[in-house]
Amino acid sequence: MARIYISLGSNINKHENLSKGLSALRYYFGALEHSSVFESEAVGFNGSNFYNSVAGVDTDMTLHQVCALLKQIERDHGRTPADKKFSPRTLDLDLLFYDDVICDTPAQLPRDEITKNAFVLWPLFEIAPDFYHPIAQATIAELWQGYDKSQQKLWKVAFE
Ligand SMILES: Nc1ncnc2c1ncn2[C@@H]1O[C@H](COP(=O)(O)OP(=O)(O)OP(=O)(O)O)[C@@H](O)[C@H]1O
Ligand SMILES: Nc1nc2c(c(=O)[nH]1)N=C(CO)CN2
Repeated sequence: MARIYISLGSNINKHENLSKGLSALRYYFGALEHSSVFESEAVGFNGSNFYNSVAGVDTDMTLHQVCALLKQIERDHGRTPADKKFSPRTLDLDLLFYDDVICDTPAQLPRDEITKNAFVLWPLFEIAPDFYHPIAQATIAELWQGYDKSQQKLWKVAFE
């Protein structure tokens, strides 16, 4: 059994797509924990605001299976391989951690966005404050405490 954390993001029909993304994760992985939903401005490009959340679950799937499944769910929700990195997106699912695995393929783990983006770190902190980041060698609570919160503005939204 591996503990995994997945970040969800959407800035096209963001309420509907984030909700459908959480439902799809529940369908494939079973009951999961998830953070509040946060809204923030698009980081890195000019575009509509995003909704972001982080989900955590225990799974028997291998790392390859999880990566393939996340891509399939993205495709099921209108993502196309041609979407550029900094562009609007219906649903983005990124694996943040697969236990304490450190690797570059099939996914970069732990994902480096964890320590860079408040829209990942704050929701992760909500559900996994004691999870240990094997590269930063600190817990998520320690990373969030040390994060410069003036960098990005985000706020919780009423959801469900
Ligand atoms: N931790 C990860 N989670 C998901 N995909 C990853 C990860 N690490 C590498 N990838 C790979 O990188 C490819 C590009 O993904 P990446 O997530 O960097 O770009 P993107 O989906 O366009 O933008 P975003 O940064 O919003 O996810 C993915 O298709 C996947 O194969
Ligand atoms: N606020 C916010 N900005 C972004 C996001 C995101 O999920 N939230 N994802 C991006 C592409 O990975 C680029 N910019």
